[in-house]
Amino acid sequence: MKKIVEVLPDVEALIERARVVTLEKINTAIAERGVCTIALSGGGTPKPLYEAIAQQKLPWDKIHIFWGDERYVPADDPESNQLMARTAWLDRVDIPASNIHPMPTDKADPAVAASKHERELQEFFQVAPGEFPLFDIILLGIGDDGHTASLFPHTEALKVSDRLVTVGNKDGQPRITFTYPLINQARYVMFVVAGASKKPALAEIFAPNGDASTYPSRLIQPQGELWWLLDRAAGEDLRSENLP
Ligand SMILES: O=C1O[C@H](COP(=O)(O)O)[C@@H](O)[C@H](O)[C@H]1O
Repeated sequence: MKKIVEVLPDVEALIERARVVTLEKINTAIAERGVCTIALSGGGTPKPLYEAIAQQKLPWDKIHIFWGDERYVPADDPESNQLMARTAWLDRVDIPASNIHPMPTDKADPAVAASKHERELQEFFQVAPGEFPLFDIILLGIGDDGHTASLFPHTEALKVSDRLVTVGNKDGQPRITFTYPLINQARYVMFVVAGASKKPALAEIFAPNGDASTYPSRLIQPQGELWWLLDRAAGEDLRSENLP
């Protein structure tokens, strides 16, 4: 694994750097394999990144969009990660509808939805049950509690290593989430993190030794490149001994 950590002066610089790196990785994937598979994060931090990417001229028919996690709400709910990405990015560009692969949230049982999405991934990537596909890019954020995707501290989802997609648990509410082994197969994993509220969790995530059940972002150790892009408010304490 190659790990790159950059601390940018402010949120604007963070988003600009994330835009540049994401575009570079999209273009590399398309040049090398003719297609780019990218999984998006949710929450508030990536919204300006998605708005910036929507301004680019890209071969949209060669880009396939997935999500690394989803809140278990209807697709038009303000909490939906899909809705945020559609509003900020996907509804603004000429991407074929068949290139957008949201996580289903319409089943009575979230476990059924997770299995359905897993089958969609297996069919799309042409992998057999038990095999893990390689995403080109997986974008991630972290929560103040150290979670990433919907891998929350001390939840069952952290123990799932034989599935692609599982059910997460945020304070008793179900989520759908990529498992950590699926994320770790990716060619490029990029965390984009802003704000002083993330500082305590980052200190634990970057500590040489620590507990991944308490800080699940520690589980993310991809076979490809691991990027951490941080604004100064989040990353200022990581500038010295913690950086690679
Ligand atoms: O709930 C979630 O939170 C994290 C972090 O979100 P942020 O608003 O603090 O940036 C996000 O990465 C994840 O996809 C989302 O579902």
